[in-house]
Amino acid sequence: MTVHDQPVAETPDPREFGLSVLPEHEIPSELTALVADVRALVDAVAHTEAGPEDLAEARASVAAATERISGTRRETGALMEQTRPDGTAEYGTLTNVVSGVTNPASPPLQLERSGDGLRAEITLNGVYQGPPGLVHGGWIAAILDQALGGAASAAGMPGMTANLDVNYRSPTPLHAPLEVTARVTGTERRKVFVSGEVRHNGTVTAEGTALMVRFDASG
Ligand SMILES: CCCCCCCCCCCCCC(=O)SCCNC(=O)CCNC(=O)[C@H](O)C(C)(C)COP(=O)(O)OP(=O)(O)OC[C@H]1O[C@@H](n2cnc3c(N)ncnc32)[C@H](O)[C@@H]1OP(=O)(O)O
Repeated sequence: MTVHDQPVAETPDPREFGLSVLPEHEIPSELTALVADVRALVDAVAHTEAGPEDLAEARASVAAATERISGTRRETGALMEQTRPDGTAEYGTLTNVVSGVTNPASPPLQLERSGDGLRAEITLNGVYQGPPGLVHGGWIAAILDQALGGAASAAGMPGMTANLDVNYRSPTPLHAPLEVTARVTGTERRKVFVSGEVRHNGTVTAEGTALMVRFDASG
C-alpha cells in the first residue's frame, strides 16, 4: 500500500519509510525535565549580567553535565509514537528544532488536535527575539511551517513543505501567550494545501499558507 491509497484519517507508520520510532512512555521524565532546565539555561545565558567568576563556575558545571550525558546518543531523526484516545498511533519527530520534545533548542511547542486541525498555546521568551520585545519573523515562519506540516500529517498525509507563504499582520510579542492554529484546506493528487495563524489576544499577528507534497512511498 502506498501513502496515496490510505484513508485520510489513518496516519502512515513511519517504520514503512525506514524511520526509527520510540514509544512516548520510553522517554524518561528526567529527560523532559532536563530539556526544560536547559531551555531556562539558554535564556539565562542570553541575558546574564553575571561576573567572570560566576560565569567560569557555570561554564565548568555545564561542561561536566555535557560530559555526563554524552556517552550514548540516540539516532538523529527518530520519531516519537503517541497513542491517541481511540488507540491509534500518532507520530512526531523527537529532535525537531521547532517542536522536538527532547530538543532544548526548540521552543516549547506542543500542537494538539483541535476542531478541524491542530492548535497550540505558546509563550516565547527573549531567546526568540527579533526586533526589541518582539518575536523574530523567522521563528514565526518556522512555527507556522511546523503547524502546517503537522496538520497535513495529523490528517494522514505527511509530506515535505514545497512552498510556504507568510504574512506578518501585526507585531508578535515576546513573553505573552500566543495561539497557533492550522488545518488542511484542500488536496490535489500528492499536493496538500494548508493554512494557519498565530494570534495574540485573538488578533492575528501572522498567517501562513503552504503546499505540502505527500511522501511518495511507492518507491
Ligand atoms: C511518516 C512520517 C511522519 C512524521 C511527520 C511529523 C510531522 C512533521 C511536520 C514537519 C513540518 C516541517 C516540514 C519541513 O521542514 S520540510 C523541509 C523543507 N522542505 C524541503 O526540504 C523540500 C525540498 N523539496 C523537495 O524535496 C521536492 O521538491 C518535493 C518533495 C517538495 C516535491 O518533489 P517530488 O519529486 O516528490 O514531487 P513533484 O515534483 O512530482 O511534485 C508533485 C506536485 O507538487 C507540485 N510542486 C512541487 N513543488 C512545488 C512548488 N514549490 N510550488 C508549487 N507546486 C509544487 C508539482 O508541480 C506537482 O504538482 P502536480 O503535477 O501534481 O499538479
